[in-house]
Amino acid sequence: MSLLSRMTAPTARHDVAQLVAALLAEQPRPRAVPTGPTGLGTSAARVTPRREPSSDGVPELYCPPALRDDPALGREVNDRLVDWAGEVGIYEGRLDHVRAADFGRLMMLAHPDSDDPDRLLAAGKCALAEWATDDYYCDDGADPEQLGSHLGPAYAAIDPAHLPLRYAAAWQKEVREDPVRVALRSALEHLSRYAEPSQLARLRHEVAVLFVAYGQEGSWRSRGHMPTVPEYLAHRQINSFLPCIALADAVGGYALTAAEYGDPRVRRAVTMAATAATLVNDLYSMTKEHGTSGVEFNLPTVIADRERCSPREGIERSAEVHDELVRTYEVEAAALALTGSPQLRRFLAGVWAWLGGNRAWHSGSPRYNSA
Ligand SMILES: CC(C)=CCC/C(C)=C(\C)COP(=O)(O)OP(=O)(O)O
Repeated sequence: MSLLSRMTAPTARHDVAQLVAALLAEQPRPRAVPTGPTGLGTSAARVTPRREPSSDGVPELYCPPALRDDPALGREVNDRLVDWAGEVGIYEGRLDHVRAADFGRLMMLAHPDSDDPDRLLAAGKCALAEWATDDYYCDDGADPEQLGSHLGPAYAAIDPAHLPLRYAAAWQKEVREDPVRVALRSALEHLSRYAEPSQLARLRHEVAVLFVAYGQEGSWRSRGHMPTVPEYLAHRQINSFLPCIALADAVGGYALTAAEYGDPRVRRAVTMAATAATLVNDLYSMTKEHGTSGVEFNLPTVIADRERCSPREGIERSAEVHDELVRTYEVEAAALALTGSPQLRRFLAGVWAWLGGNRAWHSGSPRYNSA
């Protein structure tokens, strides 16, 4: 059986990933990740074996580096993003923290195949609005009892509720009364300048899933429930950066078809990458979450609790989980790139680039590194 016919096999699993790895080792090896037409290469994507933890206590992770660093572009996106946050009213009184967190830099690092500040800004608005949903409705201090009541209207802000005429104006007024809803709606409006309807539908789907996960976390929080490790990992796939990663093509100025995005093999690879990116958040945000009241949800804490190990061991095991996900993505994305469209190749490269930019941002952002 040829390599190509094996590549069209049904949904990949771990054993298939191993088979692909073995096959690729025998073949002239394709690039570790597919290269986009803008020259995103893998030469910069060298990964290094695990080393001693850095000063922030996060172990060396198997992850590409950021594929570009353009501080001026990041600053421009960040300045415009903070202005927008002020306009829509999110993080009132806390905009200095938002500026310092530097989400504009995250967009610049994570989307190296676009140097258009307005496209990066559109993606940044979506990310910040999704973050605000979490910060306002879910995180420390929020009332879990109100979570569902908040998330329904928040979703309706991005997938408009079409009410009978006599109620429509009143509903619009209600949407405008909550800054998170205003932010979500405004962000989607901006993105629609660049995204095709299918890409917007994709984003709405990913955000709906994210909100389901917010509800799940709220349920854990209100019951004081510590999830099992698999339960937590399945949760982190849906409470993840996938809504951000899903914009790789819209930001890059091309469109992956719904059929390829929805291909179970693509879905598997991309969701594993999204989980890995979010575990990076877990590792870097532990310190920030440590001061919060109630149950802490991050993989090291869950592992330490459920597997009865030390906090340091929880961190090490989390890093291993992260690395396995990234390695699996790397192998499966390389295989998928052999048979997919040029858009899929570029998208998979974009996801890889997102991983590198995400890690670089987390390691430097004051959101996770303040004294
Ligand atoms: C930008 C985006 C899609 C965010 C949604 C999910 C989310 C808030 C994270 C993946 C970050 O997780 P966490 O709740 O731990 O966030 P912080 O550590 O508070 O930044």
